[in-house]
Amino acid sequence: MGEKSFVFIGFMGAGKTTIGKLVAKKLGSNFVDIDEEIEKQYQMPITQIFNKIGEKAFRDREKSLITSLAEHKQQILSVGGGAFLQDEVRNVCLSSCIVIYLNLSWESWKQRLSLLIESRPLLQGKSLDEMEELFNKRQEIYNSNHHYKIETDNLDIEEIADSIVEMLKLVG
Ligand SMILES: Nc1ncnc2c1ncn2[C@@H]1O[C@H](COP(=O)(O)OP(=O)(O)OP(=O)(O)O)[C@@H](O)[C@H]1O
Ligand SMILES: O=C(O)C1=C[C@@H](O)[C@@H](O)[C@H](O)C1
Ligand SMILES: [Mg+2]
Repeated sequence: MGEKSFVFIGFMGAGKTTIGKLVAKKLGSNFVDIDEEIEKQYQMPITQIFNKIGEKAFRDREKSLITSLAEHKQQILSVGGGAFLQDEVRNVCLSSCIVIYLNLSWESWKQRLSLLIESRPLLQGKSLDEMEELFNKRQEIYNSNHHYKIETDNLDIEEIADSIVEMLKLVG
């Protein structure tokens, strides 16, 4: 396997944290989830960070963590669903790492909503139509800024992680 780190991107709930962790375990690599790191630093869940400190502070912390970690070698990073909205984050990840986009269809994502709503502040207070609009808007960013795209519909977590590990072995 090459030296570069791998970065998982995709919409909220696509499985970046779950699959990133499992891929790291299978490869014996170090794993960092940027949302979890920020929660540890602030000692509070993301919803509370957004409410008490604000999204801007969260985004600044997200950017500085990712830009400082992206150049480290041979680790797996899962970034938050909004991280690639920031130019500097996209640029450093695309130039220093291998970026893997986890995609799922809107229909599949809707089935997962109940697992997400409580812990994702950007979904709270939105109608399903507004969520779909955000989903479609974000797809454009992920679609234009990745090295590999993985379609996850109808696959379980083990199947997705195994296919990624196989792919990474092939591409080095
Ligand atoms: N392929 C899958 N099949 C079924 N459930 C899944 C799959 N992938 C993830 N999940 C479930 O969906 C939920 C969200 O997954 P996860 O937290 O990994 O998403 P995420 O991409 O990290 O989201 P966020 O951007 O908000 O951090 C979890 O409960 C996880 O178990
Ligand atoms: O898509 C987003 O903007 C977000 C996704 C989550 O991973 C968290 O980073 C936070 O809830 C914001
Ligand atoms: Mg996550």
